[in-house]
Amino acid sequence: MYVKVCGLKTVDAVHAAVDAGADAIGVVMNENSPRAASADVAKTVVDAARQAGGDRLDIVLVVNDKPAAEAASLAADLGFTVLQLHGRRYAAEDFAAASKVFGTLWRATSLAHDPPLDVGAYGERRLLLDAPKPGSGERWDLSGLADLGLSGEWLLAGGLNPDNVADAIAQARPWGVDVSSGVESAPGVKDLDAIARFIAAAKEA
Ligand SMILES: O=C(O)c1ccccc1NCC(=O)[C@H](O)[C@H](O)COP(=O)(O)O
Repeated sequence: MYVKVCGLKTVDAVHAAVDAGADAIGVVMNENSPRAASADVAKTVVDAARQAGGDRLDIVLVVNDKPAAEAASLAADLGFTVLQLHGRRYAAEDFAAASKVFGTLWRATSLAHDPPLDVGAYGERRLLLDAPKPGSGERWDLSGLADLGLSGEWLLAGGLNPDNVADAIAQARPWGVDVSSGVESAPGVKDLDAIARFIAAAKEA
C-alpha cells in the first residue's frame, strides 16, 4: 500500500514519515489552510525530504488556490517532484498548462464534484479521491466506491486516521492512501507517533 502523509511543515515530521516508510510527503501552500507553508518552510521541508527519502520518496506540492501554471513554476522552483492540483477549479486545460512547466501532476477531486474517474483523464499521473472539504478530517461515504470500478494508481483521502485506515482500505480497495488531519494533535500540528501508527496500519492492511 502506497502511503502519503500530507501537510508537513517541519523537518521532524519529515523524518517521522520517512522513517516509518512513507512513500510520499505533501506540503500545502494554500493561504486558507492551517497547514499553509511559506516558500521558505516549503524549501526546508523539500530539502529534508530529498535528503531523508532520496529518489524513492515523492515530494508533493498541494495547491487549490493558485493558477495552475503559477503552481507549476512554484513546484519547479522549490524542488518538488509532484504537483497535486486539488479541487474543481482545475480543468483539463489547467493540467495542460501546468504540464508545459512541470512533469508529474496528480489530480485531487471529490465524488461530490462528479469528476471523470479514469486515472489520466486530464493527463495526470495519479488520482486522489478526497472528501468534499479537503484537509477537514471529515469522513465521507465509502460505500459503493469499490463498485465504481476504479483502477490504476488512485489514492483514497479524507478523514482517515490510524484507527480507521485498515477498514477504509478493505472497503474501498485503493492503490494508496493519504492522510493529514488524522495524524495531527491540533490543526496544522503533526503528531509524530500518529504518523508512524498510520503508516504501519496502512502497510499491514
Ligand atoms: O490540508 C489542507 O489544509 C488542504 C487545504 C486545501 C486543499 C487541500 C488540502 N489538503 C490536501 C490533502 O491532500 C489532504 O491530505 C487531504 O485533503 C486529506 O485531508 P484529511 O481529511 O485532513 O486527512
